Amino acid sequence: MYCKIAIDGPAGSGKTTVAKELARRLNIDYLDTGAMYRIVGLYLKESGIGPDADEEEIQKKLENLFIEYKDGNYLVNGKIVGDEIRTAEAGVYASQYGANPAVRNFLTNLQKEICKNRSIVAEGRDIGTVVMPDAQVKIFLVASPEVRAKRRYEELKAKGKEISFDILLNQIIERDKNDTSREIAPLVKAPDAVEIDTSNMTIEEVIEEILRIVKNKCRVIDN
Ligand SMILES: Nc1ncnc2c1ncn2[C@@H]1O[C@H](COP(=O)(O)OP(=O)(O)OP(=O)(O)O)[C@@H](O)[C@H]1O
Ligand SMILES: Nc1ccn([C@@H]2O[C@H](COP(=O)(O)O)[C@@H](O)[C@H]2O)c(=O)n1
Repeated sequence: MYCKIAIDGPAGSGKTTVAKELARRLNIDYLDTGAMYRIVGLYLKESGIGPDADEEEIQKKLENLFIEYKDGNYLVNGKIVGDEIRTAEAGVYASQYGANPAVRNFLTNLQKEICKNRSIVAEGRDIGTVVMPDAQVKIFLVASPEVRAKRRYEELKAKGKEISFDILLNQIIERDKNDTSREIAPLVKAPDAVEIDTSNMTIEEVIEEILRIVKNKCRVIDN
């Protein structure tokens, strides 16, 4: 019996940090679907195709895009991608192109394929609702926009990327609006998801809380 864990939530709520550590402790696979939307957003932007382009045009362009996940790295057409997908701009492109049905169709099919027949922690915006609706554990992480912007600010600063807090806050609010208001696969808490407000919780407290839920729902060993 596989253990499928879906972690959804807005930008900066802690999904990637928590999901990676959970996968490590439970010794199961991990999937960062945001990275895939960032890859596609950058790829289409650099191809000169806009987020509102015809689905057929986008579909045709995506036929030449091969995304793999190997040993903790994403490869695009055989080449490892690095921090270029982690910029604030890449997050904005991901959100803009992520509203296009052709992009969602392409990535959802790929994500469903990856999540099939294995225990996995997958994180994103629509894991519990679309990608893994049968997940035994569904977590919806939230935090105030200010807290999430502050976290992103500290994260980028630690990487030597100075960007104003106000710009980050506006980008987060814009992305939240985009992600929650789009017609296809919006960011929304699945009815059977557990909501955790991480605003005043440490990373360890969030992980412990989720592990308690996982142990109730899945037969897993916590390393
Ligand atoms: N509970 C927490 N307390 C303090 N800092 C946190 C907490 N959770 C995450 N962080 C920090 O906030 C930053 C963003 O976290 P993370 O990338 O996991 O968020 P996310 O939800 O995956 O964001 P995105 O959807 O944009 O990828 C990271 O630097 C992380 O270390
Ligand atoms: N399942 C998903 C995951 C992500 N997105 C879009 O990508 C943007 C970037 O995601 P991060 O987790 O890396 O911040 C995000 O804002 C979404 O617009 C998505 O639509 N579905």
